[in-house]
Amino acid sequence: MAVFTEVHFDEAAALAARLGLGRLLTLKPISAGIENTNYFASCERGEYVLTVFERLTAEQLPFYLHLMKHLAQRAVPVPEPQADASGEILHNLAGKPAAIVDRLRGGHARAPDVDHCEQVGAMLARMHLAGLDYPRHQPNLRGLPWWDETVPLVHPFLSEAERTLVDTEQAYQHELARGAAHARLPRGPIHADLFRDNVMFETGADGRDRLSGFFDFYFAGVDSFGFDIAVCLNDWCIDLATGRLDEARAEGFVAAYDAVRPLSGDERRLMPALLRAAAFRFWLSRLWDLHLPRDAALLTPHDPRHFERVLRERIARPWHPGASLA
Ligand SMILES: Nc1ncnc2c1ncn2[C@@H]1O[C@H](COP(=O)(O)OP(=O)(O)OP(=O)(O)O)[C@@H](O)[C@H]1O
Ligand SMILES: N[C@@H](CCO)C(=O)O
Repeated sequence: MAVFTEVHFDEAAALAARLGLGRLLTLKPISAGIENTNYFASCERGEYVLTVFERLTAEQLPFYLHLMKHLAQRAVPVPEPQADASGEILHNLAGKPAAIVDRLRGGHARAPDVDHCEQVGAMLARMHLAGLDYPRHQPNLRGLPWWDETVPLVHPFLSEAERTLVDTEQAYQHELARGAAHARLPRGPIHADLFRDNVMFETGADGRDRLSGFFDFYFAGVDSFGFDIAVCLNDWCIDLATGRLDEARAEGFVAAYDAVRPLSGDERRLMPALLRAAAFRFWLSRLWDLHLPRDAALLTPHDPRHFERVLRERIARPWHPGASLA
């Protein structure tokens, strides 16, 4: 269970009251997630999620919280941060930064089909467009400079084959980042971690799942939209056992995205390299979490070998959107 910081009921109740959410009825730790401490907070006025931020600082957090507010105000379904009487949305609990946001309804699509992928693709494009006039700036903090810092930290724990792959991919990604096509990629605020467990779907009376929201924006940053698409393709549109892209889901995702925000030629051409970048990013962070863990009451790190497999797959079988339809 990822509770790094124990929050006392009375402390949470005082915050809920200050935010005008009424009496706190129940406070339940959330076991999923590996980044922050999360609780479901049931209040007289509704259902919320209380997050205590473990790594992000009070300087970094306004970017994420105001981005969520910005998107919510533009009808992108994301949890809206709750403000106190002075309009402040960043709070303090147990000496750490904290926020209370709306709880989204629904559950995760653990085995997504083409329809789920199309809905996520279309909403991702809407989110990218809605973020274009977001005035705050923060880079993707898990981008190339972070990869460069992290590679030497995980190196001692790697086998020779893993080390070779890490080094080759790091060099390849540097070369990519130096290119003119990469510099031309459309950019803006991206989610950067929009996995299956960061999207909610509600099942309607007709049995169809409808997207009810994106959440967990705490890796968001300004980066290329193509990278965000690649992160999604690598999670939503793959066979989890082998890491292989499922072309029907991947094509459905990209076509639905493209219908809302048409992809540029560079985005299409660079997609194989962006898919590699997205696989590399999560392989590295999982290696880092596994070998250099923080204290937690109980924490199950994600398996890094999954993204090593995904990366090897993307290198062996480059995929361009539209190629399988031609
Ligand atoms: N706003 C929300 N509405 C509904 N459920 C939420 C919300 N925020 C978090 N949850 C639930 O809590 C779980 C853990 O949250 P989250 O994924 O944000 O964890 P984390 O540790 O902050 O991040 P990560 O996924 O990066 O490890 C989610 O899988 C989801 O079930
Ligand atoms: N989505 C990440 C978890 C941290 O955001 C992963 O699966 O490695």
